[in-house]
Order: sequence, then C-alpha cells, then structure tokens
Amino acid sequence: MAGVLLWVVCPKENATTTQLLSLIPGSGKQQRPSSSRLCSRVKFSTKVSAFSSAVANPARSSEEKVYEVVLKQAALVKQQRRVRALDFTSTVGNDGMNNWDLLNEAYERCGEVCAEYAKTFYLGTLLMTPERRRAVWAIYVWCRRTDELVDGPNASHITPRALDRWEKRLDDLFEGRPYDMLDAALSDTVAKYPVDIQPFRDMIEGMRLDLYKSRYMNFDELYLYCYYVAGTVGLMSVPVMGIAPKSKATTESVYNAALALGIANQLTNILRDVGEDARRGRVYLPQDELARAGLSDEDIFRGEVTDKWRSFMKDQIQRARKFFDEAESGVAQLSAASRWPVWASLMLYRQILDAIETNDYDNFTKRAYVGKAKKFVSLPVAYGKALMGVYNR
Ligand SMILES: CC(C)=CCC/C(C)=C/CC/C(C)=C/CC/C(C)=C/[C@@H]1[C@@H](COP(=O)(O)OP(=O)(O)O)[C@]1(C)CC/C=C(\C)CC/C=C(\C)CCC=C(C)C
Ligand SMILES: [Mn+2]
Repeated sequence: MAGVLLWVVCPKENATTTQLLSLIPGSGKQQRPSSSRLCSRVKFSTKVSAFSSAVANPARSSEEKVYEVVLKQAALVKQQRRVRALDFTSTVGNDGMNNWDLLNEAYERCGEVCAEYAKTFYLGTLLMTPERRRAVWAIYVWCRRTDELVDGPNASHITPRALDRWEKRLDDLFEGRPYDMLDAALSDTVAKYPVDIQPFRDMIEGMRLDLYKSRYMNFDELYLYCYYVAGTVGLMSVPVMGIAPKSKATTESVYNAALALGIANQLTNILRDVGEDARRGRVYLPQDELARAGLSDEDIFRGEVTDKWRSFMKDQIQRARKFFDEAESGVAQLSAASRWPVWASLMLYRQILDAIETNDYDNFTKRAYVGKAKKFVSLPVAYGKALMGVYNR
C-alpha cells in the first residue's frame, strides 16, 4: 500500500504473505471533551465504568459508550497503574544469553517487523526515546498480528474460538506470562507503562465483528467498529508516547484526540477501500445514509461513479476530516519526541481523502494514494509542526 503512514496502518504493501504467516501463532483533570459533537450527547460524570457495563445500556450511543473507555484510560494513566513486572534479570540459558538479552532481542525483532511493514513510521519512531520507541514497536507488532488473524493468508481458518485463544494469550501476557518473544516484548511494555488491557481486548472484539458482520446499519454501528479496530490504537499508544510534562490539557482530552485519530484513519481506510471491500462482499458504509442518498449495495457492487455517489462521498469525506481536525489539537500535547510520527501519520492519511477527490470519487476501480513528492513535502512539514509544538519538554 502507498506511503508513509500507509506503512503504519496498511503495512500489507511491504509484506509478503509468507512473511506475515510467520507472525501468526498456530496459525488529569476531568473536563468536557473538546468535541462539540460529543459535548451535546454525553452526560458527564466523574464515575468511570467499564465498557461492558456501558454496552449493557443499549439506549446510549456508541460515542457515549466509547467515551467512557476514554475516561477510564485517562484515569488509569493518572494512577500510573502498573502490572507485575517481569523478572528479566538473572537466569542464564544454555546459549549463554540471560533473560535481559532475550528481552532486548525480542524488542529488536519487533523493531525489525515494524521497519519491514511500516518503514517510514519506523523512521519516525527513531526520534523517540529508546524506551518509548521499542514499546511502540511492541504495540505495533501485536496490532499487526491481530489484524493478520482476520485479514491475513490464514484468515479463512480463523474462528471465534481462535480469537478467544488469542485473547487468552493477551490475558497471559498482561499477567507476565508471554507465549513467545514478541509477546514478551509487549509483556514488558505493559509492565512499564500505564497501558490497560481494555483497548487490546476491544481490538480483538473488532476482529470478531469482521468474522460475521459485513453491513453497518448506521454511523453509530460503524463508529463502534472503527473504535474497536483503530480508535483502540490511539488509546494503546498515548501512555507510551507520553503527554508533555508542561501540557495543560486534560489527560482525557488527549486520549479523546488519540481516539479521534484512530477513527479518522479507519474512516479514511474504509472510503479508500470501497471497491476492494465490495469485491469481498463487504460494505463498511452506513446503510441508512446510503439509502438517504438514493444508493444501495447494488450500486456499490456495480461500481459506477454517479452524481449521487459523488455527493454521498463528499459527506463521508467531510465527516472523516472532522475527526482529523479533532485529533490535531491533541498532537501538540504529546511529549516532544513523539509528535513527529503522529503529525506525519495524520497529514499523510488525511491526504488520502484529497486523493479520493482527485480521482473524482472513483474508489471502486482506483486506489487513492499519496505520491512520493507529496510525502517528501509532508515529512519536513510534520517535523516543523512537531518542533513548533507548544511544549518542547
Ligand atoms: C493525541 C494523539 C493524536 C495521539 C496519537 C495517537 C495515535 C498514535 C493514534 C494512532 C492511530 C492509528 C495509526 C490507528 C490505526 C488505524 C487503522 C487504519 C487500523 C487498521 C485496522 C484494520 O483495518 P483494515 O483491516 O480495514 O485495514 P487494512 O486493509 O488491514 O490496512 C488496522 C490495520 C489495525 C491494526 C493497526 C496497526 C497495525 C497499526 C498500529 C500502529 C501503532 C501501534 C502505532 C501508532 C503510532 C503512530 C505514530 C501512528
Ligand atoms: Mn486489515
């Protein structure tokens, strides 16, 4: 797939099937969020409840339910909650390597995977502190492997039970019992940073949805899917990327921006891949909005760019852009060294929306991508934005 951030979020471009196969095992302060969208709908409370209990109340919108997760994650980072750290100190194995060396090797391997599948993002991480950089690699690798379960070469063999086993493995690694060396790196990361298990579980839930759901009745349903498979990445990453010590923003608003970036990226992914998804029998577009635009699944399968389609797409693109705008406010609040890769990914992914427009909204037969020239311009601009950040410590 094309380009810098595309290497982050769509690393398939750089990956061969066999390479990916080898990754698959056995096959602050409380305040209202910046978003006015949300402000109008969420009843704010300092009481933070688990996502599962939020789900139990179906009268609430997906944004409200997900916002409760944001509050919970923000509260956890404030507590600096840590899970039991692994003991990587003493034992020396037959090969003369001690556990410490093994852990370093595990992280190195995560870095290699990241460099292979998400090259420019990998380069961006090199600006981060060594500790943070390798923790982000470990998270990246776990996300990549999770997505490969349902999208990779073995996808047709993946059952809900296989995902249950993957979740059990996740529980184990959070408890300090990693299954393999890539898990060990994440085990160490979650012991060192206030990373909660819930976004990881929720990403697996998104993959479960992909096993049986191929239509989304309205944006509320689609939003929840986007949270599961992409918003979660933002929530996993912020505790590692770190908030600038001098930032005056609430923790919760930074998490909210991170969530928005994940949602924006996934909505963009969906708009770019309409044709590709349709060929797999999938329509990740809100059915009610399609109907209101006078469109149906049949129109999508036919793949004809009509004025109705253009008008529908304009609205979808506008919505995705709003989520990017919402994310922007949070980037400046991140620790200085973490800002560049985030700005770069935001700018490059957002340009895919421009590319869809340039293609006259033909996302049935043309794949929107950001060309090399635009990437080369965006990277220094992103760097400048990162440097200009309000808090440089
Ligand atoms: C305050 C603030 C703005 C902080 C930044 C927070 C942050 C780092 C957000 C990251 C957002 C992000 C990159 C989300 C990923 C979104 C995405 C498109 C997910 C894809 C899901 C499945 O989609 P699909 O199957 O339709 O797509 P493909 O055809 O398969 O591409 C994913 C593929 C899920 C798996 C996600 C990854 C492998 C990426 C994981 C990335 C990281 C852990 C690093 C994120 C860090 C940076 C700097 C972007
Ligand atoms: Mn995928």
